[in-house]
Amino acid sequence: MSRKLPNIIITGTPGVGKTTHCEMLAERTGLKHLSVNDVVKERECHEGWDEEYQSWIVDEDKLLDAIEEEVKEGGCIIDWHACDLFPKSWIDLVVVLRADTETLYDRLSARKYPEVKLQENLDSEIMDVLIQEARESYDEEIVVELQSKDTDEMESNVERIEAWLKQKNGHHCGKTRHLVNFITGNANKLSEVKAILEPAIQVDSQALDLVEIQGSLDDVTLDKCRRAADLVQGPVLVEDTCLCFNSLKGLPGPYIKWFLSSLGHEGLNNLLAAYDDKSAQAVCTFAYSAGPGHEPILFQGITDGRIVPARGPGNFGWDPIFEYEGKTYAEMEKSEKNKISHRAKALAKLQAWFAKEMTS
Ligand SMILES: O=c1nc[nH]c2c1ncn2[C@H]1C[C@H](O)[C@@H](COP(=O)(O)OP(=O)(O)OP(=O)(O)O)O1
Ligand SMILES: [Mg+2]
Repeated sequence: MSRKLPNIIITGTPGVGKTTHCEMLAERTGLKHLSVNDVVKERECHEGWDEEYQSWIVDEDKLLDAIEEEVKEGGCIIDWHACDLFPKSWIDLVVVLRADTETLYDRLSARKYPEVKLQENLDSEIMDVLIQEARESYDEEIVVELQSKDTDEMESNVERIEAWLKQKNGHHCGKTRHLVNFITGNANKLSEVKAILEPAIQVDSQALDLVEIQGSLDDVTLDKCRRAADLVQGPVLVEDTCLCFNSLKGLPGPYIKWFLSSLGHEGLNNLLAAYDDKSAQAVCTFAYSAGPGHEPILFQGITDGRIVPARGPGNFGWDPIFEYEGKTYAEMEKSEKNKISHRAKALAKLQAWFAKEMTS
């Protein structure tokens, strides 16, 4: 491939925030924002105006001819609500933005979309049309799905795409981005790890139920990592999470999973009834091994908080009883938790280590 800079498609149902993302990204990276909407209008790549849909009927051949030269030079951020028309060889990363239907409804009605068009777009989002189109049209490892509900999420998405660009530029062409095989049986963990690492690091995953030994935090994780590497006969990433009550000298610690399933949120609170000090530490330890026989490397993150009676949605472990600066993890937006959590801090260390590995 002759282009020096990569090409990125930012796609998604109308209203998900493509243009805002593209503009922010273009401003920060110097890459060129290629709005297909504008190209279609200005270079007349259409077969006329559709009254019912209030939009141009795009002539795809004309469109591709119109942008071919620019895109082949590289460094384009293509902004369009379809992606399957662009040749695979042009594209290095496909970002599919997602938003929930309420958010989309609000944004599209503010744009005064005709009723048919509005409904069709909501349906398309619900049916995952664009993410499927992206996965069918490009190699799976270059397709990334990102949530785009509010400015915080947009901000963090742009940062993540920037991180991907940096590591892409940091080494010679052809070498792909890092890939980790995250071994976990916990879907919530996996979605947080993906949300924090992708697209700069691609996260694959296998669910293995690994026996966890008793011992110190580090020993549990090291042992889990060695056995996972032996089992899959390749590089692996594993993680173990502890919740340590300071009044109980660090217990339940690595045993939190069993304490939680036997005692529940209320029981965990009761354990601290005899103590004034309700403070606790959430500790996340990742271990990465390059394969069987390679000594694992540890990355640890700690967030200090307090154990409180449950508040907020209860879909992830002890999130409702762990309070940090006035809010429980469960009460926070995902993007908020992913900035300050024990897991985010551990992953920041892992990212720094991977980045150094890449350039050395
Ligand atoms: O951010 C978190 N917020 C709330 N709860 C959490 C969090 N992270 C882990 N947890 C829960 C899951 C499990 O009840 C225990 C850790 O046990 P832990 O062995 O690390 O997790 P797991 O067995 O579910 O998954 P894995 O297959 O990766 O070992 O704390
Ligand atoms: Mg486990």
